[in-house]
Amino acid sequence: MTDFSLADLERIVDARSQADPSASWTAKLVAAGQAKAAKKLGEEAVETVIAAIEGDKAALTSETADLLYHLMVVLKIGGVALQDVMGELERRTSQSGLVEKASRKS
Ligand SMILES: N=c1c2ncn([C@@H]3O[C@H](COP(=O)(O)OP(=O)(O)OP(=O)(O)O)[C@@H](O)[C@H]3O)c2ncn1[C@@H]1O[C@H](COP(=O)(O)O)[C@@H](O)[C@H]1O
Repeated sequence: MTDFSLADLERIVDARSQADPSASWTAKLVAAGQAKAAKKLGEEAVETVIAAIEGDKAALTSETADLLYHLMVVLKIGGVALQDVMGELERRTSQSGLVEKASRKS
């Protein structure tokens, strides 16, 4: 078990985004801009999908960590706070995903 949370990772990404890009992957990505960061996010998503399909639990764990880290960087560059994403997820708990999906069609 670990107490480490996405909120902790968000704070690290926020702090490291100010670092020297030669000493920080986070700062390097932020300096490169959203297009580059989002492309890395997409690559990590594909690698996660491959690990899931192959049923490789170790790879799925590792690729999901890469994916979540790069998602936090994209949120940082996009100016979206994790708190807002959690608020949206909490709002959705009031109904089932199937009910919400059906409401989109009308
Ligand atoms: N969780 C992560 C994390 N996960 C993955 N990565 C990096 O993400 C990069 C992506 O891996 P790739 O193999 O796709 O990279 P690459 O092939 O070199 O990429 P290209 O240059 O080819 O595009 C690697 O450099 C990984 O080290 C991370 N880098 C940082 N963090 C967290 O951010 C903190 C601060 O890191 P720095 O910003 O580097 O100080 C770290 O202590 C961690 O807590």
